[in-house]
Amino acid sequence: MYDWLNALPKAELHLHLEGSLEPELLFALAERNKIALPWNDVETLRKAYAFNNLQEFLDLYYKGADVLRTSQDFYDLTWAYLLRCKAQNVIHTEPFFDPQTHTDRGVPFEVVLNGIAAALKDGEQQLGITNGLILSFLRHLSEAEAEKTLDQALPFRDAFVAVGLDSSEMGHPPSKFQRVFDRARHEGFLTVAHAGEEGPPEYIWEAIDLLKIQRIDHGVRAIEDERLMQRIIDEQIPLTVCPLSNTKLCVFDDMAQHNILDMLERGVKVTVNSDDPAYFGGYVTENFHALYTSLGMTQDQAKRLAQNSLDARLVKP
Ligand SMILES: Nc1ncnc2[nH]cnc12
Ligand SMILES: [Zn+2]
Repeated sequence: MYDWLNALPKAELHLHLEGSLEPELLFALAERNKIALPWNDVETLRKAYAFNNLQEFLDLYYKGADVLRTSQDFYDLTWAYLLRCKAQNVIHTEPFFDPQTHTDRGVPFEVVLNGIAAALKDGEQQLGITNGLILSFLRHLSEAEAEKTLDQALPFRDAFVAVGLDSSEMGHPPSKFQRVFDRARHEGFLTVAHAGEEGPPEYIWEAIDLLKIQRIDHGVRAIEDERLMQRIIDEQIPLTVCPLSNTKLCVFDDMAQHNILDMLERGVKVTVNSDDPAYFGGYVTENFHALYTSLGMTQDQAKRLAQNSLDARLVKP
């Protein structure tokens, strides 16, 4: 089944480039940039990848991102991810990057963007993988800081298709970012937002009604609110679900409890994605495969999930 799932043509719509930083590359970049790491070796670092919640993961994720300093580093990170896409027949990807994770430690916006954009262009030309880059605001920071990030992005507007919202969800509702999302839309960007990963269904309502999103990232807690379920089914609002992430971050205790196939059968436009594959134990195919081994996903269901990912692209072919 693994090989069959791997061969299925699919799109990845929820992937943080910083979360695709494998420990081996992290150590190589630390050496290249002469950065001392708090872990002795790759194995020790990998052992630290045990999380009780989103915040514990984010604390390590931001630490890991500190080895990314030059455009070449961002190129290498993005290229390594695109090679994984090629190996798993991901024919289109819409990755996130978090500019504030880098600008706040002194790496200029254009250094980050130039490396990522160059790799995405090579990925399209050399690997045939199409893409749409999403600039994500960190929601634990202020809206004023997100406004500043949007200002930095405007001179490079052609490099992005959308803005997004990620990082610590609880206590940072979408409504906190209504004005900056309004401005981003007026500037011609589409919008997406993480909502209902750890946060309540109310945050999903806000993402839809206030941020006017095209897709919900995660959204698994929608199932707690029947009226919300009807809305996302009626309007076919896609959810970019990340099964391995959800179990690693204890959103579900066990993959056998995951609700993605229940949502699929109720008519929700759910898709399968890897979120932060270097930290959560696998790329897209591993996520599909986990649904097969733990939930008994059929080939027909896998085909519908893959088709949903192609249908839910922001960048149409
Ligand atoms: N799963 C996730 N949720 C929120 N912010 C993130 N940043 C990287 N991965 C994330
Ligand atoms: Zn995410």
